Amino acid sequence: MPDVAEAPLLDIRGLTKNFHVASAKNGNNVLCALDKIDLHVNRGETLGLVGESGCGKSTLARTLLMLERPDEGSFAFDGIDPFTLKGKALLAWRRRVQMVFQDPFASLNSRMTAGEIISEPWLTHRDLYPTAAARTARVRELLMLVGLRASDAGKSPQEFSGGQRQRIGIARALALGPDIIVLDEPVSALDLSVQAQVLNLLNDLQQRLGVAYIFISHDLSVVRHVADRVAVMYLGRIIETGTAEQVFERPRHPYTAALMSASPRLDAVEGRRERIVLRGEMPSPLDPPSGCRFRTRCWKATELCATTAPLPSSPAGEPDHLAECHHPMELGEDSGRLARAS
Ligand SMILES: Nc1ncnc2c1ncn2[C@@H]1O[C@H](COP(=O)(O)OP(=O)(O)OP(=O)(O)O)[C@@H](O)[C@H]1O
Repeated sequence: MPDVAEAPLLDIRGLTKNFHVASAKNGNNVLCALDKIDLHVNRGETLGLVGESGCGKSTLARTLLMLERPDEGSFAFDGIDPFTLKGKALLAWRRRVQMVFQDPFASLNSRMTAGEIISEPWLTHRDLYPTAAARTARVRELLMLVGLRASDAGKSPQEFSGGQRQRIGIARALALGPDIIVLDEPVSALDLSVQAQVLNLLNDLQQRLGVAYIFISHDLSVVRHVADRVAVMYLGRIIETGTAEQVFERPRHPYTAALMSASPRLDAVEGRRERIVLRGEMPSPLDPPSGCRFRTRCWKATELCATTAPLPSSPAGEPDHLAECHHPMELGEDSGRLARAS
């Protein structure tokens, strides 16, 4: 387990990303995809990032990879804001953050061999493995590290199964020796049995290499299996964070409680959570509700929730278990005793 006393590897402060869109809602054409996000990732840990489609998970990932420029706020990686870097320092920084995409069929170039795919990042970072012999040797090592054969280097992606392709994607992400990998739904395109193998591989690589992961997934049972800490996102905001145990066992935000209750595999294990059915869809980020963003779907909402945005707060004894809610779930509070939201 990482030493939580040391400074975080990634420290996100007030990160905001707006998109200007053609279609206006209520006269507004500024879509706030990330709204003052505060979040951190420790060295060597897995942060699970969960939330409904459209809540801003991919925008956060893209911003961390510097594919989007934030409008406000910043993030520091080992104390350095990468947007202040230029030239060689920026190139060196780019090695440290890598990404694995959801679809191993679409994300690998079918005209390249596995070896070419894995070694492609070295075309930009030439100093890492300057000779052809060094590159060939490292490709073979990386293939074996992800559980493939060294001789697979000459094969094209079509010759591999989905799980094997995702292993190639992981090897490519490891090629530059990153400190953190953003995994965007890395197993959701795979069969269940293959999912388990890839998750075990990721876990094994983390133990061996000390790499941190941001693991984006809508599948809570998968997140529970892999995450040390969890961040729950709703309409551009992180509404709850804590250790996986805190967030899964003692969710404080009603939205988190609803998400957890809707996870059938968790219900099967625990056999007691009543499903909370949320009313309606997530509102448009072009026209977010006043006050608490979740209030239009929340069965606990009061007038206060409509007028005042809640600040993060934590329960006694759990200072790092933060939730933005005026009326957080109490310990032992059971959705069965609550007014149903549907
Ligand atoms: N380039 C863009 N231009 C305009 N709007 C965008 C752009 N990218 C994302 N959005 C909007 O920002 C919001 C957040 O999108 P994002 O893709 O980050 O969500 P997500 O949680 O990753 O969803 P999914 O799980 O479906 O990928 C959505 O309302 C989306 O329509």
